[in-house]
Amino acid sequence: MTSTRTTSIISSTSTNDSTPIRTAIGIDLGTTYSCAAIFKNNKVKIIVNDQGNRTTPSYVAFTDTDRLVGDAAYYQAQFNPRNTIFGAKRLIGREFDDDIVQSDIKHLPYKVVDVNNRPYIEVDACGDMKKLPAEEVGSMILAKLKEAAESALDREVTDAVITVPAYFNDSQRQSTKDAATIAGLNVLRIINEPTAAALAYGLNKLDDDHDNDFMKKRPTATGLAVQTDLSEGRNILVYDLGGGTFDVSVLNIREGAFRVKATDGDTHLGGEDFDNRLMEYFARGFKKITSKDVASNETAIGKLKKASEQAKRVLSTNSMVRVQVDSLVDGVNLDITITRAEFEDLCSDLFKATLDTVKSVLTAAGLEKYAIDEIILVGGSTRIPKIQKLVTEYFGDKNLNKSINADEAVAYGAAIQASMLINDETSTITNHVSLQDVNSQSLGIRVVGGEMSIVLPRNTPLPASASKTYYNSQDYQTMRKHAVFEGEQKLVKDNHLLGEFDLRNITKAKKGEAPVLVTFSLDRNGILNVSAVDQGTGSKGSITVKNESNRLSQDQIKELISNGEVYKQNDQEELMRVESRNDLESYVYTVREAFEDHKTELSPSYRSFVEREIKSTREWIENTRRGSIEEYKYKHDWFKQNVHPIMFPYLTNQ
Ligand SMILES: Nc1ncnc2c1ncn2[C@@H]1O[C@H](COP(=O)(O)OP(=O)(O)OP(=O)(O)O)[C@@H](O)[C@H]1O
Repeated sequence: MTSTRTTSIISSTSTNDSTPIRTAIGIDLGTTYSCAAIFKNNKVKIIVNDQGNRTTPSYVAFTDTDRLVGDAAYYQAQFNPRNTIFGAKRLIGREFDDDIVQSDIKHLPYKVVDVNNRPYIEVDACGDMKKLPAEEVGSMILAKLKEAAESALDREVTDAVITVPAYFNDSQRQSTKDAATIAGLNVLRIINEPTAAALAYGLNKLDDDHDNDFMKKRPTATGLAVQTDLSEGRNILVYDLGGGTFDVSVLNIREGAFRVKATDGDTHLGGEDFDNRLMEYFARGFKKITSKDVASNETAIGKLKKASEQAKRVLSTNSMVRVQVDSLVDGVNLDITITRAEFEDLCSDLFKATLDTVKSVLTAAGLEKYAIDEIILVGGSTRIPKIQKLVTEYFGDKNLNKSINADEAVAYGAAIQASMLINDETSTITNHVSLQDVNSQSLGIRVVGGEMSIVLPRNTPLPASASKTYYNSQDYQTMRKHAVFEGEQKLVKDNHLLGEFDLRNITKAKKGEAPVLVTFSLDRNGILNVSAVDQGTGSKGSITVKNESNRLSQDQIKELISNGEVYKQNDQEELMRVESRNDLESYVYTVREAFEDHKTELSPSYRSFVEREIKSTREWIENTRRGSIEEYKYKHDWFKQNVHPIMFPYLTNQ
């Protein structure tokens, strides 16, 4: 234990730790939707998934036979609520007994269980009961985006920049990194979502100021001239309200240098909370009218969740919405109307809470609200008119910048950062851009009385290092424990423990007379090194904080990587199985078409043979729900050998 008498030195240094690598993508791993992008030739390309969509639902589902990821999982969610996982980002890096996890569990149609005080999701995976950590679910979504990028770019993609909410703590960041490792991705850097959005905004701004369509506005080399217009620097506030998290950052952009001044947020506030409020409202209304309870009925919760999200979206453009759900409970339908004003009333405390964060981030940045030149809205939930109104009014009717596509800006910025880190020669524009972020949570050690002594305050520019001198708290003690925490609370018990180490062989002296210099160094990736040196004996101790306690072990990660390989192989087999079924089906269909057109030209025996074979094969396809690749191939070959020779003259291109 150390005493609180301290002196402090804080310094920030710049490093260039990037390694040249060729292709790297940016990924916004969202609570509800995820998005991937690449920046090449000074242009951003949003990766379109296999369904042709630019964002992918962060959903994973297990059916009797398959594992589904993304759109396929999302579309079947309401019929398979127990085995459809969404919002895993809300669980990642948290402990099971975390209040937030406990309160979320009440709304989730799937089961979350306690495994060594970590929340695992229990699903029936194709007949096999499995417990999945949130990292594994995240890895499945990341692997899906990786695959989409590989098919769009026609090459293997392993390097990525992944974004996290600015207010994510160390354990949530490390767990996100683990999810990427399991997905076979090498994380070049974890960056904060609002910082990524600001990068996108800044480079977007470089192009034609008159063109307001974000996707049409590509940063160009010529656009750099406009950057010099910002030579006095502009203060930008990014208000990022997504599906599950809320972040606010204030940045200064000056001559291509992006400097984050302060950041704050809530890792548990977003669109899903508004959905939950609506769900509760509908459930109450339904119970009042029908006396039927939705609470313990997972299918009903699943249906209500989907209806609530849709209703919320409609209320962003309409003043009223009628919500109808067929057969919600015991065959009884839900039919309720809600107005925009009622919705706003249901969520007003949550909406207003976001302004408190805006105020505190401005204070931390040392800026008056009038000093903000531009307010950028990011995240799907900023489409809610009331949110826009509150923010506009707070800033004295200032216009909000909505030129950045709310759902894609974060991935866009991550792709720019990825391009910067690999020194991509095709993207000259990024050579003129630099980025300096801050640590979002204070870092310190436990001192006498269980108090937190902050060594690196939040919002310190990264990379950074800071030292403080502490003194022995007992007479003649020979060993001192150093417990490292992050968080803003006065007592360490309310903060988050990152790690501990002992310093032995310290100067034997009376209480308060043996100084020890404790140094915290934080790199751009948020990796923290803490060292302590006894000023008398020179004895040293140090740790690199990896926060192992809340993370998966290396063995668990290895096991999940090989599970991922198995899933990938199964997915490929499933694809081949579906393709072989489709091949057979379309072949039989083609033969049938030709047969219908030419059957009168066939001899009676050939006619009845071909007719019988077409009929029986079609029946077999229909009745065989899941034939094997071999079975489909066998049928195909058999048909080809026996029916094809008869039909050959009437088939074209076969
Ligand atoms: N028109 C709309 N009106 C209201 N809410 C909307 C609208 N469009 C999208 N949303 C909400 O935006 C959220 C998704 O936004 P986004 O994709 O930015 O977040 P995310 O990346 O999934 O989450 P996070 O950044 O919090 O991890 C969802 O809750 C969705 O319901």
